[in-house]
Amino acid sequence: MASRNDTSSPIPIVDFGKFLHGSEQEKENVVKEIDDAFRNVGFVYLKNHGVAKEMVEECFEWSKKFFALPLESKMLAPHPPGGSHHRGYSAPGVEKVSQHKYDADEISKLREIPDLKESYESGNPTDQTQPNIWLPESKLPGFRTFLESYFAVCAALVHRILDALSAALQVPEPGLSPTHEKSLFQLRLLHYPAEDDAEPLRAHKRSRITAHSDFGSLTLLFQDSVGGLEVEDPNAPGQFRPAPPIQDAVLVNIGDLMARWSNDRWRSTVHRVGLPPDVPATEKPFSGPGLGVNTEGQRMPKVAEAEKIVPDRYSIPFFAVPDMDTVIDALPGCWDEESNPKKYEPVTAWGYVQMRMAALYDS
Ligand SMILES: O=C(O)CCC(=O)C(=O)O
Ligand SMILES: [Fe+2]
Repeated sequence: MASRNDTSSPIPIVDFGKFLHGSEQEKENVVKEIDDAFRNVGFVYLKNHGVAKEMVEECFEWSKKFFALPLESKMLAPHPPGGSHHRGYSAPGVEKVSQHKYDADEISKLREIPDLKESYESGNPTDQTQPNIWLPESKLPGFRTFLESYFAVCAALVHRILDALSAALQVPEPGLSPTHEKSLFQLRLLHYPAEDDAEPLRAHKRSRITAHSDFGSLTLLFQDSVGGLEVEDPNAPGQFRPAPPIQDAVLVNIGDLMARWSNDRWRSTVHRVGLPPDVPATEKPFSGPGLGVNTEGQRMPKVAEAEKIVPDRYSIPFFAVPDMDTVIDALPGCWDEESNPKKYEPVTAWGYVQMRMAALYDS
Protein backbone atom coordinates (compact mmCIF):
# COMPACT_ATOMS: atom_id res chain seq x y z
CA MET A 1 0.00 0.00 0.00
CA ALA A 2 1.43 3.37 -0.99
CA SER A 3 2.03 6.11 1.54
CA ARG A 4 2.02 9.89 0.93
CA ASN A 5 5.78 9.74 0.57
CA ASP A 6 5.73 7.00 -2.02
CA THR A 7 7.19 8.65 -5.10
CA SER A 8 7.35 5.57 -7.32
CA SER A 9 5.05 5.37 -10.30
CA PRO A 10 2.60 2.46 -10.47
CA ILE A 11 2.40 2.70 -14.26
CA PRO A 12 4.08 -0.10 -16.24
CA ILE A 13 6.27 0.50 -19.31
CA VAL A 14 5.49 -1.74 -22.29
CA ASP A 15 7.43 -2.20 -25.53
CA PHE A 16 4.68 -1.63 -28.12
CA GLY A 17 7.16 -2.32 -30.93
CA LYS A 18 6.73 -5.99 -30.07
CA PHE A 19 3.03 -5.70 -30.81
CA LEU A 20 3.59 -3.78 -34.04
CA HIS A 21 6.43 -5.91 -35.42
CA GLY A 22 6.92 -8.94 -33.15
CA SER A 23 6.15 -12.64 -33.31
CA GLU A 24 2.70 -13.99 -32.45
CA GLN A 25 3.99 -14.84 -28.97
CA GLU A 26 5.42 -11.35 -28.45
CA LYS A 27 2.16 -9.77 -29.59
CA GLU A 28 0.23 -11.91 -27.15
CA ASN A 29 2.55 -10.89 -24.30
CA VAL A 30 2.14 -7.18 -25.07
CA VAL A 31 -1.65 -7.54 -25.25
CA LYS A 32 -1.62 -9.15 -21.81
CA GLU A 33 0.65 -6.43 -20.37
CA ILE A 34 -1.57 -3.62 -21.69
CA ASP A 35 -4.74 -5.38 -20.52
CA ASP A 36 -3.23 -5.80 -17.02
CA ALA A 37 -2.08 -2.17 -16.91
CA PHE A 38 -5.54 -0.90 -17.86
CA ARG A 39 -7.20 -3.22 -15.33
CA ASN A 40 -4.86 -2.20 -12.53
CA VAL A 41 -4.05 1.50 -13.04
CA GLY A 42 -5.81 2.58 -16.25
CA PHE A 43 -2.50 3.97 -17.56
CA VAL A 44 0.44 2.49 -19.47
CA TYR A 45 3.65 3.90 -20.96
CA LEU A 46 4.30 2.63 -24.49
CA LYS A 47 7.79 2.65 -25.95
CA ASN A 48 8.53 2.09 -29.65
CA HIS A 49 5.03 3.32 -30.46
CA GLY A 50 5.87 4.35 -34.00
CA VAL A 51 5.41 8.14 -33.69
CA ALA A 52 8.80 9.54 -34.73
CA LYS A 53 10.66 11.31 -31.94
CA GLU A 54 11.43 14.20 -34.32
CA MET A 55 7.72 14.71 -34.95
CA VAL A 56 6.92 14.84 -31.25
CA GLU A 57 9.74 17.33 -30.72
CA GLU A 58 8.53 19.41 -33.63
CA CYS A 59 5.02 19.46 -32.19
CA PHE A 60 6.38 20.87 -28.92
CA GLU A 61 8.25 23.52 -30.93
CA TRP A 62 5.04 24.58 -32.70
CA SER A 63 3.19 24.62 -29.42
CA LYS A 64 5.79 26.95 -27.89
CA LYS A 65 5.65 29.22 -30.93
CA PHE A 66 1.86 29.32 -30.82
CA PHE A 67 1.57 30.17 -27.12
CA ALA A 68 4.37 32.76 -27.40
CA LEU A 69 2.20 34.81 -29.79
CA PRO A 70 0.54 37.92 -28.37
CA LEU A 71 -2.88 37.26 -26.87
CA GLU A 72 -4.60 39.29 -29.60
CA SER A 73 -3.08 36.99 -32.25
CA LYS A 74 -4.13 33.82 -30.41
CA MET A 75 -7.60 35.32 -30.08
CA LEU A 76 -7.85 35.28 -33.88
CA ALA A 77 -8.61 31.55 -33.45
CA PRO A 78 -10.95 31.73 -30.44
CA HIS A 79 -12.66 28.71 -28.89
CA PRO A 80 -16.40 29.37 -29.40
CA PRO A 81 -18.45 29.85 -26.23
CA GLY A 82 -20.11 26.68 -24.92
CA GLY A 83 -18.85 23.14 -25.08
CA SER A 84 -20.28 21.78 -28.32
CA HIS A 85 -17.62 23.10 -30.71
CA HIS A 86 -14.38 22.15 -28.98
CA ARG A 87 -11.79 23.80 -31.22
CA GLY A 88 -9.50 26.81 -31.12
CA TYR A 89 -7.74 28.79 -28.42
CA SER A 90 -8.83 29.07 -24.78
CA ALA A 91 -7.04 31.70 -22.68
CA PRO A 92 -6.01 30.91 -19.08
CA GLY A 93 -9.00 30.39 -16.80
CA VAL A 94 -11.58 29.74 -19.54
CA GLU A 95 -11.89 25.98 -19.38
CA LYS A 96 -13.00 24.49 -16.09
CA VAL A 97 -12.31 20.83 -15.67
CA SER A 98 -15.18 19.00 -14.10
CA GLN A 99 -14.98 15.70 -12.32
CA HIS A 100 -17.40 13.06 -13.55
CA LYS A 101 -20.32 14.58 -11.69
CA TYR A 102 -23.29 16.24 -13.34
CA ASP A 103 -24.57 17.86 -10.21
CA ALA A 104 -24.88 21.65 -10.77
CA ASP A 105 -23.59 22.53 -7.28
CA GLU A 106 -20.54 20.34 -7.65
CA ILE A 107 -19.74 21.82 -11.03
CA SER A 108 -20.08 25.40 -9.81
CA LYS A 109 -17.79 24.64 -6.84
CA LEU A 110 -15.16 23.31 -9.21
CA ARG A 111 -15.49 26.47 -11.27
CA GLU A 112 -14.44 28.67 -8.39
CA ILE A 113 -10.75 27.89 -8.85
CA PRO A 114 -9.83 28.13 -12.53
CA ASP A 115 -6.82 26.24 -13.83
CA LEU A 116 -4.07 28.60 -14.95
CA LYS A 117 -3.53 26.99 -18.31
CA GLU A 118 -4.11 27.91 -21.93
CA SER A 119 -4.95 25.46 -24.67
CA TYR A 120 -5.42 25.10 -28.39
CA GLU A 121 -7.68 22.34 -29.69
CA SER A 122 -7.77 20.93 -33.19
CA GLY A 123 -9.45 17.92 -34.70
CA ASN A 124 -9.62 15.80 -37.81
CA PRO A 125 -9.43 18.07 -40.89
CA THR A 126 -12.30 16.02 -42.39
CA ASP A 127 -14.63 16.54 -39.44
CA GLN A 128 -17.60 18.64 -40.62
CA THR A 129 -19.36 18.67 -37.25
CA GLN A 130 -16.59 20.53 -35.42
CA PRO A 131 -14.50 22.33 -38.05
CA ASN A 132 -11.02 23.38 -37.01
CA ILE A 133 -10.42 27.00 -36.10
CA TRP A 134 -7.05 28.11 -37.48
CA LEU A 135 -5.08 31.30 -37.15
CA PRO A 136 -4.66 33.30 -40.36
CA GLU A 137 -1.74 31.45 -42.02
CA SER A 138 0.46 34.59 -41.95
CA LYS A 139 0.41 34.65 -38.12
CA LEU A 140 2.21 31.30 -37.85
CA PRO A 141 3.07 29.91 -41.28
CA GLY A 142 3.31 26.11 -41.32
CA PHE A 143 1.45 25.57 -38.03
CA ARG A 144 -1.69 24.23 -39.64
CA THR A 145 0.13 21.92 -42.07
CA PHE A 146 2.19 20.42 -39.28
CA LEU A 147 -0.73 19.87 -36.90
CA GLU A 148 -2.76 18.20 -39.66
CA SER A 149 0.08 15.75 -40.33
CA TYR A 150 0.67 15.15 -36.63
CA PHE A 151 -3.04 14.43 -36.17
CA ALA A 152 -2.88 11.63 -38.74
CA VAL A 153 0.11 10.01 -37.07
CA CYS A 154 -1.50 10.05 -33.61
CA ALA A 155 -4.78 8.75 -35.05
CA ALA A 156 -2.91 5.82 -36.59
CA LEU A 157 -1.41 4.98 -33.19
CA VAL A 158 -4.87 5.05 -31.56
CA HIS A 159 -6.06 2.50 -34.13
CA ARG A 160 -3.11 0.18 -33.39
CA ILE A 161 -3.82 0.39 -29.65
CA LEU A 162 -7.47 -0.44 -30.39
CA ASP A 163 -6.18 -3.54 -32.24
CA ALA A 164 -4.30 -4.58 -29.09
CA LEU A 165 -7.41 -4.02 -26.95
CA SER A 166 -9.52 -6.00 -29.41
CA ALA A 167 -7.06 -8.87 -29.08
CA ALA A 168 -7.28 -8.65 -25.27
CA LEU A 169 -11.07 -9.06 -25.40
CA GLN A 170 -11.04 -11.39 -28.41
CA VAL A 171 -13.40 -9.07 -30.27
CA PRO A 172 -13.92 -10.79 -33.64
CA GLU A 173 -12.02 -9.28 -36.60
CA PRO A 174 -11.90 -6.42 -37.58
CA GLY A 175 -12.13 -5.55 -33.88
CA LEU A 176 -12.71 -2.11 -32.39
CA SER A 177 -10.84 -0.03 -34.93
CA PRO A 178 -13.91 0.41 -37.22
CA THR A 179 -15.86 1.91 -34.28
CA HIS A 180 -13.37 4.81 -34.48
CA GLU A 181 -13.34 4.86 -38.29
CA LYS A 182 -14.07 8.59 -38.64
CA SER A 183 -11.24 9.39 -36.18
CA LEU A 184 -13.20 12.22 -34.58
CA PHE A 185 -10.32 12.81 -32.23
CA GLN A 186 -8.99 15.91 -30.57
CA LEU A 187 -5.41 17.10 -30.56
CA ARG A 188 -4.78 19.52 -27.74
CA LEU A 189 -1.79 21.76 -27.16
CA LEU A 190 -1.51 22.71 -23.51
CA HIS A 191 0.62 25.37 -21.87
CA TYR A 192 0.87 25.87 -18.13
CA PRO A 193 2.50 29.31 -17.76
CA ALA A 194 5.40 29.79 -15.33
CA GLU A 195 4.43 30.99 -11.87
CA ASP A 196 6.41 33.00 -9.36
CA ASP A 197 4.96 31.39 -6.24
CA ALA A 198 5.16 27.63 -5.77
CA GLU A 199 3.30 27.57 -2.47
CA PRO A 200 -0.35 27.34 -3.65
CA LEU A 201 0.62 24.29 -5.73
CA ARG A 202 2.75 22.82 -2.96
CA ALA A 203 -0.10 23.23 -0.46
CA HIS A 204 -2.57 21.75 -2.99
CA LYS A 205 -4.67 24.91 -2.80
CA ARG A 206 -4.64 24.87 -6.57
CA SER A 207 -3.60 22.51 -9.34
CA ARG A 208 -2.24 23.27 -12.76
CA ILE A 209 -5.07 21.04 -13.97
CA THR A 210 -7.67 19.94 -11.44
CA ALA A 211 -8.11 16.24 -10.66
CA HIS A 212 -10.31 14.73 -13.36
CA SER A 213 -10.77 11.68 -15.51
CA ASP A 214 -10.83 11.86 -19.30
CA PHE A 215 -14.20 11.19 -20.84
CA GLY A 216 -13.47 9.48 -24.16
CA SER A 217 -12.13 6.07 -25.05
CA LEU A 218 -8.35 6.48 -25.00
CA THR A 219 -5.95 9.38 -24.42
CA LEU A 220 -2.37 9.60 -25.67
CA LEU A 221 -0.16 12.04 -23.79
CA PHE A 222 3.24 13.46 -24.61
CA GLN A 223 4.68 15.70 -21.91
CA ASP A 224 7.83 17.81 -21.76
CA SER A 225 10.57 17.13 -19.20
CA VAL A 226 9.10 19.34 -16.42
CA GLY A 227 6.83 16.80 -14.73
CA GLY A 228 4.04 17.28 -12.21
CA LEU A 229 1.44 14.88 -13.65
CA GLU A 230 0.06 12.58 -10.95
CA VAL A 231 -2.42 9.70 -11.05
CA GLU A 232 -4.63 8.54 -8.24
CA ASP A 233 -3.34 5.42 -6.55
CA PRO A 234 -5.82 2.67 -7.48
CA ASN A 235 -5.28 1.07 -4.07
CA ALA A 236 -5.46 4.27 -2.05
CA PRO A 237 -8.22 6.64 -3.23
CA GLY A 238 -7.35 10.30 -2.67
CA GLN A 239 -3.60 9.65 -2.82
CA PHE A 240 -1.71 10.60 -5.93
CA ARG A 241 1.49 9.17 -7.36
CA PRO A 242 3.74 10.61 -10.05
CA ALA A 243 3.40 9.85 -13.75
CA PRO A 244 6.75 11.36 -14.77
CA PRO A 245 7.81 11.97 -18.36
CA ILE A 246 9.68 8.94 -19.69
CA GLN A 247 12.06 9.46 -22.58
CA ASP A 248 10.52 8.45 -25.93
CA ALA A 249 7.45 6.90 -24.32
CA VAL A 250 3.84 7.93 -24.82
CA LEU A 251 1.53 7.70 -21.83
CA VAL A 252 -1.81 6.10 -22.71
CA ASN A 253 -4.88 6.05 -20.50
CA ILE A 254 -8.44 4.79 -20.49
CA GLY A 255 -11.27 7.35 -20.49
CA ASP A 256 -14.68 7.11 -18.82
CA LEU A 257 -16.45 6.02 -21.98
CA MET A 258 -14.08 3.07 -22.43
CA ALA A 259 -14.37 2.13 -18.75
CA ARG A 260 -18.13 2.00 -19.20
CA TRP A 261 -17.86 0.12 -22.51
CA SER A 262 -15.61 -2.47 -20.85
CA ASN A 263 -18.11 -2.87 -17.99
CA ASP A 264 -15.36 -1.48 -15.71
CA ARG A 265 -12.81 -4.12 -16.68
CA TRP A 266 -10.53 -1.16 -17.50
CA ARG A 267 -10.20 1.81 -15.17
CA SER A 268 -10.55 5.47 -16.02
CA THR A 269 -8.19 6.85 -13.41
CA VAL A 270 -8.34 10.35 -11.95
CA HIS A 271 -5.24 12.43 -12.63
CA ARG A 272 -4.08 16.01 -12.10
CA VAL A 273 -1.08 18.24 -12.71
CA GLY A 274 0.55 19.85 -9.70
CA LEU A 275 3.92 21.17 -8.61
CA PRO A 276 6.80 19.73 -10.62
CA PRO A 277 9.30 17.75 -8.53
CA ASP A 278 12.36 19.57 -7.17
CA VAL A 279 10.91 23.08 -7.19
CA PRO A 280 12.59 24.98 -4.33
CA ALA A 281 10.63 26.95 -1.74
CA THR A 282 9.70 30.39 -3.06
CA GLU A 283 12.18 33.23 -2.43
CA LYS A 284 10.20 36.43 -2.53
CA PRO A 285 11.94 39.02 -4.71
CA PHE A 286 13.70 41.76 -2.68
CA SER A 287 12.72 45.31 -3.36
CA GLY A 288 15.27 48.08 -3.79
CA PRO A 289 18.63 48.00 -5.50
CA GLY A 290 21.72 45.89 -4.71
CA LEU A 291 21.70 43.18 -2.05
CA GLY A 292 18.59 42.23 -0.11
CA VAL A 293 18.17 40.59 3.27
CA ASN A 294 16.30 37.32 3.50
CA THR A 295 14.06 36.17 6.34
CA GLU A 296 17.05 34.77 8.27
CA GLY A 297 18.82 38.10 8.12
CA GLN A 298 21.37 36.98 5.50
CA ARG A 299 22.39 39.35 2.77
CA MET A 300 21.57 37.86 -0.59
CA PRO A 301 21.69 38.95 -4.22
CA LYS A 302 18.42 40.41 -5.41
CA VAL A 303 16.22 37.92 -7.23
CA ALA A 304 15.19 39.33 -10.57
CA GLU A 305 11.53 40.25 -10.58
CA ALA A 306 11.09 38.26 -13.76
CA GLU A 307 12.49 35.02 -12.33
CA LYS A 308 9.82 32.35 -12.15
CA ILE A 309 9.91 29.61 -9.56
CA VAL A 310 7.50 27.15 -11.19
CA PRO A 311 8.68 26.61 -14.78
CA ASP A 312 6.43 26.67 -17.84
CA ARG A 313 5.10 23.24 -18.74
CA TYR A 314 3.88 22.02 -22.12
CA SER A 315 1.95 18.83 -22.81
CA ILE A 316 0.16 17.39 -25.83
CA PRO A 317 -2.81 15.13 -25.15
CA PHE A 318 -4.67 13.41 -27.99
CA PHE A 319 -8.19 12.32 -27.07
CA ALA A 320 -9.97 9.51 -28.90
CA VAL A 321 -13.71 8.91 -28.98
CA PRO A 322 -15.69 6.36 -31.01
CA ASP A 323 -17.79 7.46 -33.97
CA MET A 324 -20.83 9.26 -32.61
CA ASP A 325 -23.40 6.64 -33.66
CA THR A 326 -21.52 3.82 -31.89
CA VAL A 327 -23.65 2.18 -29.22
CA ILE A 328 -21.66 1.86 -26.03
CA ASP A 329 -22.88 -1.42 -24.60
CA ALA A 330 -20.67 -3.87 -22.65
CA LEU A 331 -18.01 -5.34 -24.96
CA PRO A 332 -17.56 -9.06 -25.49
CA GLY A 333 -15.35 -10.62 -22.84
CA CYS A 334 -16.38 -7.98 -20.29
CA TRP A 335 -19.61 -9.48 -18.99
CA ASP A 336 -21.64 -12.65 -18.54
CA GLU A 337 -25.19 -13.22 -17.30
CA GLU A 338 -24.21 -15.10 -14.19
CA SER A 339 -21.13 -13.74 -12.49
CA ASN A 340 -20.53 -10.39 -14.20
CA PRO A 341 -23.75 -8.79 -15.51
CA LYS A 342 -23.82 -5.56 -17.52
CA LYS A 343 -23.64 -2.55 -15.19
CA TYR A 344 -24.70 0.21 -17.57
CA GLU A 345 -27.51 1.02 -19.95
CA PRO A 346 -26.46 1.33 -23.58
CA VAL A 347 -25.77 4.90 -24.69
CA THR A 348 -24.56 6.32 -27.99
CA ALA A 349 -21.12 7.91 -27.99
CA TRP A 350 -22.80 11.15 -29.10
CA GLY A 351 -25.16 11.27 -26.13
CA TYR A 352 -22.32 10.56 -23.77
CA VAL A 353 -19.93 13.19 -25.13
CA GLN A 354 -22.59 15.94 -25.15
CA MET A 355 -23.29 15.35 -21.50
CA ARG A 356 -19.60 15.62 -20.62
CA MET A 357 -18.83 18.64 -22.77
CA ALA A 358 -21.73 20.67 -21.40
CA ALA A 359 -20.14 20.49 -17.95
CA LEU A 360 -16.81 21.86 -19.16
CA TYR A 361 -17.76 25.34 -20.29
CA ASP A 362 -20.09 28.03 -19.10
CA SER A 363 -22.79 28.24 -21.70
O1 LIG B 1 -0.91 18.12 -18.99
C1 LIG B 1 -0.98 16.94 -18.67
O2 LIG B 1 0.01 16.26 -18.44
C2 LIG B 1 -2.32 16.27 -18.51
C3 LIG B 1 -3.42 16.93 -19.28
C4 LIG B 1 -4.73 16.26 -19.05
O3 LIG B 1 -4.89 15.42 -18.20
C5 LIG B 1 -5.88 16.61 -19.91
O4 LIG B 1 -5.79 17.57 -20.70
O5 LIG B 1 -6.92 15.91 -19.82
FE1 LIG C 1 -6.69 14.30 -18.54
